[in-house]
Amino acid sequence: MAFQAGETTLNYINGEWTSSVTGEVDSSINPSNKSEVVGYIQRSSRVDLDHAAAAAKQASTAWRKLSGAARGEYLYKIANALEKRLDEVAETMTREMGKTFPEAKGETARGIAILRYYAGEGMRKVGDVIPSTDSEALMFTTRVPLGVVGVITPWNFPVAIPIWKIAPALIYGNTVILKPASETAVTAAKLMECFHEANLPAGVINMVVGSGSEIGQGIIEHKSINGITFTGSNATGKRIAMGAIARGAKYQLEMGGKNPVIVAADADLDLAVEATISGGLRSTGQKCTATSRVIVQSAVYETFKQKLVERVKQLKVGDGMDPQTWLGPCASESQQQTVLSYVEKGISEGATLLFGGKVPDGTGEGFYVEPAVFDNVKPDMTIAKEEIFGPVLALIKVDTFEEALQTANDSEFGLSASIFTKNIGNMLAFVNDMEAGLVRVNAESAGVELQAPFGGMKQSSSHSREQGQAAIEFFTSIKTVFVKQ
Ligand SMILES: NC(=O)C1=CN([C@@H]2O[C@H](COP(=O)(O)OP(=O)(O)OC[C@H]3O[C@@H](n4cnc5c(N)ncnc54)[C@H](OP(=O)(O)O)[C@@H]3O)[C@@H](O)[C@H]2O)C=CC1
Ligand SMILES: O=C(O)CCC(=O)C(=O)O
Repeated sequence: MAFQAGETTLNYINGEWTSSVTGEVDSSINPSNKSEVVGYIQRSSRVDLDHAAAAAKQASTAWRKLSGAARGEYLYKIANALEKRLDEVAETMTREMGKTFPEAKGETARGIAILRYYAGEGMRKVGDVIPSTDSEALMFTTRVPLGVVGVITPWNFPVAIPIWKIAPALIYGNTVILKPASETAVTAAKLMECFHEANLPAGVINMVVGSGSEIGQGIIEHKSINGITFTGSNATGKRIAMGAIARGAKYQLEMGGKNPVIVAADADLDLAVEATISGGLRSTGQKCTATSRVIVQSAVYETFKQKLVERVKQLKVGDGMDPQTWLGPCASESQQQTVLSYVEKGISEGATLLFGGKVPDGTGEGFYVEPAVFDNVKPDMTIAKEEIFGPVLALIKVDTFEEALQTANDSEFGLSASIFTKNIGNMLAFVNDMEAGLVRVNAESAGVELQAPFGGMKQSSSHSREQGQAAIEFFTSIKTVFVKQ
């Protein structure tokens, strides 16, 4: 089926496509061309959420009693359904949030791989036998699902992030209510169609579309929802943590980053330039793992800077569906305005704008910003401290490797970090001392592998990890069993 502009998408509750009880819809627009309505989305209320929560709770008993292998079979079916619709889902994503079509296809393929990975997880061990001090007893651990899990997701990875939360939630026996970002709710509906095609038992997966303050907040407060997993801003993450603690629900948060790349004096500069561009500017810088602080040793600073700016000047900004485009628009007008205001702030605090940072000429209908490179950035400037979530690179000059590492760690965030060096001592010091959940040597800061744990230190996460086998820690509770005849 091809992408169709302007269709109305519905909630998915108890195995059925359902209009909100409010009877109201919002439009979701194309950030490359704001006059194109990608689709109409439900403006749901707490009553819709109550229906979804009741369905998820009702479905939970039978779902948890299925074998892991049987639950895995459903995940394989969802993966196959998504594979059949890969182009349609990816095109919807590009039109709805702006990332280029090849990136959207890559993300959708990643979603399929995640589903298949977790399908296999249904056959793997969930516990350990632990020797009891009583020689006649058997003591072991097993794991039980949380029950109903609320999944609150952002717009920057509208397929991969919902899947990397929903797939482990389901395989470990939970039922799910997804509240997707409003910005990308049409793409989420396309994803839900694949779940529907896989014929999951009614109520196992539900989607309620609506605002963060109504449906998101409703999930935080809902007594039937036992766990909440979230990716998004720090402000919303903290609100979720406080709400969940208040009613004893389990929560998991993946939030912002201010990710550094260190370019050491002995780095392969061409490699470092390409990785800085890819890590910092792909998806228009809208990744929590995006490179935003570029910390360069003075010995190679001028050469690196020149090479970087030359390459950034070549990047073509445009509609993500145009094969010539390297960099799509910001996902929304408010993201575009945020990026422009950070550029202004950088200039007013004394950094030098070497290139970009403006709305390109002739792009009035889209939320475009030229990729920006700042020189003379000091670590205490706002553009070196706050997450911008846009195509802005801040160059910071340091003399020594030790100063580079200290500067890299001078952040309230600690999600990902990368280094370019050939010196094994520098590599090991970086691996040991860098305060980040993901450290990458001679590779860009973005690019998470689905089979490995992912999460941040400091204010970047709730100190938990998602993806890979680490996901079991959030989506289950350990039960210690002692058996004696
Ligand atoms: N770590 C990451 O990957 C991401 C980080 N961000 C950061 O956050 C900034 C702002 O982006 P924004 O989209 O506003 O991020 P939000 O944190 O507001 O949105 C993320 C999700 O939370 C929902 N939400 C919003 N308010 C509440 C609430 N009160 N209770 C529960 N859920 C809520 C949103 O719903 P709705 O869409 O309906 O508002 C969305 O589904 C970005 O500029 C970026 O810095 C943003 C996205 C991803
Ligand atoms: O770098 C990646 O692949 C993942 C990024 C991510 O998790 C995010 O932006 O939310």
